[in-house]
Amino acid sequence: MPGARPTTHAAVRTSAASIADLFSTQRINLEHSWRRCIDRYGLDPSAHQHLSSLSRSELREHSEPLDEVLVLAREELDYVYAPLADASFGVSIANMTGLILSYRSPQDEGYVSTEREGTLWAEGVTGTNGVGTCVLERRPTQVFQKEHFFRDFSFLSCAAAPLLSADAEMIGVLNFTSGNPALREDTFRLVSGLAIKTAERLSNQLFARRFQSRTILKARLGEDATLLIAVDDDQNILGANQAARLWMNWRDGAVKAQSMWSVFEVERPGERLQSGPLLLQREGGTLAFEVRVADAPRFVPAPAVSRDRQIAKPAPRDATHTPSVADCLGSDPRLARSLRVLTKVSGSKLPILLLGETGAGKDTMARAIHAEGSRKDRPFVAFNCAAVPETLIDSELFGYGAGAFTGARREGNAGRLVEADGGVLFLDEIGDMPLILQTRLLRVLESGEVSPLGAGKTRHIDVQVIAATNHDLRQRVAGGTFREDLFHRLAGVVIDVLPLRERSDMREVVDAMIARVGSERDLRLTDGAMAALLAHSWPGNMRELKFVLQRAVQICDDDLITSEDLLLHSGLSGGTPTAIAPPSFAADRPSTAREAVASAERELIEESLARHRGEIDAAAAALNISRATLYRKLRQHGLRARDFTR
Ligand SMILES: Nc1ncnc2c1ncn2[C@@H]1O[C@H](COP(=O)(O)OP(=O)(O)OP(=O)(O)O)[C@@H](O)[C@H]1O
Repeated sequence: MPGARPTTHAAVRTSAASIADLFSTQRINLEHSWRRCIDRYGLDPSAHQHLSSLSRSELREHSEPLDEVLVLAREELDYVYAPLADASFGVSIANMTGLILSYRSPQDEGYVSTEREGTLWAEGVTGTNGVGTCVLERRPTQVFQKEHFFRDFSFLSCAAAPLLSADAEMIGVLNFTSGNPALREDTFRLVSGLAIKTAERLSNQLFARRFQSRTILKARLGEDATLLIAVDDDQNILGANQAARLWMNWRDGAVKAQSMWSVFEVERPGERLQSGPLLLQREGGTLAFEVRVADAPRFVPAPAVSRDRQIAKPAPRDATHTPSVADCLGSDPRLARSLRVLTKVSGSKLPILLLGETGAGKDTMARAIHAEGSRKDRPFVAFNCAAVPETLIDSELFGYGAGAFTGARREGNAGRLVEADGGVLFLDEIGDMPLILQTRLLRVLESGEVSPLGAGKTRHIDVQVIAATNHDLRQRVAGGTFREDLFHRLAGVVIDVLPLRERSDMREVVDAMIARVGSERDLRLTDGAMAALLAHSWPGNMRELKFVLQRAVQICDDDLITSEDLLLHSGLSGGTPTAIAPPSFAADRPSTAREAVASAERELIEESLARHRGEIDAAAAALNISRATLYRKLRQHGLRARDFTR
């Protein structure tokens, strides 16, 4: 496999030349990237390429630099879901090795299965693409359909933008992806602008959080950039975001302790700063800043958070698109009993446990149960135990009081359990919940009371819990990684959401899905196509079926879907591969992904140590990880910091 060669990050550091470059939706020249793929990585554009991925637990190991971004992103992205939904885009966040750490789609139709968590998009493995190429170019990168190096990915359109730490170091990538082959280029251009602005907002929030106890000066430069500068009580500059660094002409990374008055001119230098407007001059130009002295009200607006927001996966725009519980269960006789039981318990307080493989429809079913039960006018709050970093599950789920810990939001956080009061709390991927939090959750479920950390009071809550997992929970209980008492507490009603290949009503499922994805069109399937669908093993279940049919609808002629339009991995006769293997469901090859990620990670660490001359604190800060993590990683990769001192 050509992608086994390591990716090279250190060699390409194209620093942005001007502020305008930071926000430019002007396409970068992808020819360089294609050249790298051929010359450096030895990739062959005519070859088929598969995606490799890491497991969820391996993924945790790599998420630390972006822990804070992942939490902030959930709120920030509320702003952009609506326009994204219209253009059938999903959002992913990747780290500097090109690994997708989080993927969300604003509505089900936007789901791009190639973006799922754990998928590796390093350029050295998957060729020119939004995430991997953005990591190397370190600037907004758009890759539209056939611009992808491998034709297996030419149905994708990716608009990627760098995420920067409070030290203006690139720590990851925000990527908007559409798998719609009919996407128009002008729509793509608009969405690219949105990706850049969203990444800027997230990066600026990291800055504002890091310096929340300091005085911050903020200015708008033209339509595009927001400049942020943090100063201490003696008016020495402590930090500046990337736009401010460019404006001040700081070309190297480190902030030199320097008085802001050596950079700016004002009529009365040295004056104590006060919250409010301030005109600062630099090299003949004047810029209007707004000063926020520490402890004054924040000017960084907290994103509007509605009480019943959908945390893990936002609800589809059009509620009429949500399948009913009966639609979800279909007519397989093994599920008829489940349907009867569900109609009786929905809206009650009895917990429901949904077991099923990934993509089988557990999330969809949970929403359907909520929508049809007596709690339908109350919140549906979804919480994905695997997507939220382990260190943050506690505070996100159970909440915390004002100022409970360093880095806590000033106003505290009610927590998802309290937000779901009166309604339904959907705990997705419950099998991934750490043991210590399982104990806490059990206590809450048994007592019906939550005590947010540091809030000093206990609150009674009334929620119906629907939990879901694709792990074999009983096996986890036997293996000691899942508490038996919690399992019984959650298993009020257990529904096995059958994998597609085991459903006896597959034909009906296909017909219903065609009607759903084909909207108004009068689509038909040839007998050959139906036979191919029935023979396929559907490892990605409903999600895969939906994706395959959505793609076939775009490709087929005269509203007639043939087996060729399905582009299924294996055909009917003897498993002969058809022209294009769907990349999303190619067999995962974790060892390849693991090796590529490890090699890219090693390069990033080496690069950072070299830049900071072996200084652990500086290198760890640039990588946005703790010193302890950096030491651990040095041991893992057999590196010594002292080899980088010059
Ligand atoms: N009954 C259904 N009718 C139409 N579409 C469905 C149905 N069930 C699931 N889907 C679609 O399949 C996709 C995957 O469904 P869903 O997210 O509910 O699966 P899941 O089991 O929760 O997956 P995961 O374990 O990966 O989170 C979604 O796009 C959803 O819209």
